[in-house]
Amino acid sequence: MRWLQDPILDVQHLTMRFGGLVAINDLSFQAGRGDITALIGPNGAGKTTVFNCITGFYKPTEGMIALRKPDGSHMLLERLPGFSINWKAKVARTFQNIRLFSGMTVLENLLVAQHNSLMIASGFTFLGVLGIGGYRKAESDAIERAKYWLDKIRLTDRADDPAGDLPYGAQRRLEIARAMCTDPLLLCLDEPAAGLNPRESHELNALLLSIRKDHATSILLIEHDMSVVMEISDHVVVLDYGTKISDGSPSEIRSDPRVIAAYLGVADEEVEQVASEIGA
Ligand SMILES: Nc1ncnc2c1ncn2[C@@H]1O[C@H](COP(=O)(O)OP(=O)(O)OP(=O)(O)O)[C@@H](O)[C@H]1O
Repeated sequence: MRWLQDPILDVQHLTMRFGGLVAINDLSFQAGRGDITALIGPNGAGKTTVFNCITGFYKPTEGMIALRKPDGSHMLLERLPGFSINWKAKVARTFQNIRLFSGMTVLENLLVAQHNSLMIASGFTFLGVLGIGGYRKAESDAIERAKYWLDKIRLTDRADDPAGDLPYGAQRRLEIARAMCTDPLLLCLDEPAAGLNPRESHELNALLLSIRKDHATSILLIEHDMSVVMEISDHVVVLDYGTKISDGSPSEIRSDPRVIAAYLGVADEEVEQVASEIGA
């Protein structure tokens, strides 16, 4: 249970209210370093709101979100300005609806993601951009990184095509590659398998498993496709009406009567009956 022994993300007592609506209610969970952690739950359970709090789009009403770095230090994400969560805390995300720069080429999408590191290398000066200091080196590193990811998502032959011309599944992979070009410690993926056919979904699983194997990036994933969740996750956290109802390995989650009841829309008092019917 890496999520308890070495959490990269530690969410404590997170609450998010919108007026009278409690979208997340006193939620605590951990995501393990090096793990693929899935956040699941019925529609409206609060999953995207959790992502929006982690990535700085919303300031939580209450609670703490700690990102633990490999050196043991931590950053409290709820205290960071949203724009610096990506480059200071090294948290990257994708969205439910694809948000590529569709008029830019595939390669440009991967290079533009590295703009921050290039500007830091330039010292934010014109002379820096002209090539004095580390900018040239940073620029060639950025191109190498883009080439690596193009190869990894098998889009090298489409590098000069507008991203908007790619098939849907390839756009999804490009979005993940673009996020990976920022070299994140934590990659948050909002429904990456939505709209994919079975072959594309299989390719996505392979990409995520290879990120886990080859990179120091932990993955937090919102996903409705249970075949993806059960096949690649190390740990699953289940939300219902903004509250955590279960937390464990995929096999523990699969047989938890509260999870089954939430998905089937069963009332609390009928949970035991459902559990006995399915033999959980
Ligand atoms: N900006 C907002 N203002 C008001 N209510 C919001 C806002 N964002 C989310 N909500 C509400 O918070 C609740 C949780 O929504 P959220 O989008 O986080 O759920 P979800 O689990 O991601 O759902 P889905 O699986 O359908 O994407 C919903 O009732 C939603 O209407």
